[in-house]
Amino acid sequence: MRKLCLTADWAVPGRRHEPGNGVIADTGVGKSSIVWRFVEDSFDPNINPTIGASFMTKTVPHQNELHKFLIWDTAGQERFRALAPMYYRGSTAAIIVYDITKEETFLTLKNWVKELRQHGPPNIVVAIAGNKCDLNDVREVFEKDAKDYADAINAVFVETSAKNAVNINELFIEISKRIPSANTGATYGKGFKLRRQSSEVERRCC
Ligand SMILES: Nc1nc2c(ncn2[C@@H]2O[C@H](COP(=O)(O)OP(=O)(O)OP(=O)(O)O)[C@@H](O)[C@H]2O)c(=O)[nH]1
Repeated sequence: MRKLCLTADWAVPGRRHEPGNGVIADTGVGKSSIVWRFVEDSFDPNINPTIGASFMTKTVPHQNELHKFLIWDTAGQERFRALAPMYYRGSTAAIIVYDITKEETFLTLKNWVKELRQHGPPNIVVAIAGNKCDLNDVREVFEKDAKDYADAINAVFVETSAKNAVNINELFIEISKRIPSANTGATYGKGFKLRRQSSEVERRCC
């Protein structure tokens, strides 16, 4: 199995997760909610902000294979920003999450892509998730713009809703399909292995 690192945009100072603010409201892009939806199939509208990072696993049976995902969910608060490399450096894939209702989260996502390209593992699979697509009425990022950007950098792209369970499983399946078959079953990093997904998935749009 392979280790999958989940990360997302960092805070815009003075707007959300401001260092020293202490209390963080519902302003995150939804990284933890995506992981919870995937691992536990649940959604908590009052979920607490992540402190440092949290780790979760999920094994998904598919056809004759078992796919085990090992997921680091990193904190989006600026004060934890420096920790992110610890998690993405040993990872096979990174999911970068933005909030479709906040354009600044899509802009800072591009900084994460740049950082991953510069400091991440050379063949890291990059996935972009435009979360909260249930809030289409207050959308600030067009799906086409995000898709074009993802295509340009050869990244997986889906719009998700952790709240309504839209495209969450599909996101992880698409990632596992991108893992090179040459590495299928091989040990990686700290000894994790992943058997590659091979099926087609149906994507729902928001
Ligand atoms: N409407 C809607 N709200 C969501 C969705 N996903 C998450 N939220 C809400 O957004 C807020 C932040 O969610 P989190 O999952 O904590 O975000 P995060 O990116 O992990 O935040 P940090 O842990 O601080 O980095 C919470 O109030 C969630 O309930 C979604 O798909 N739709």
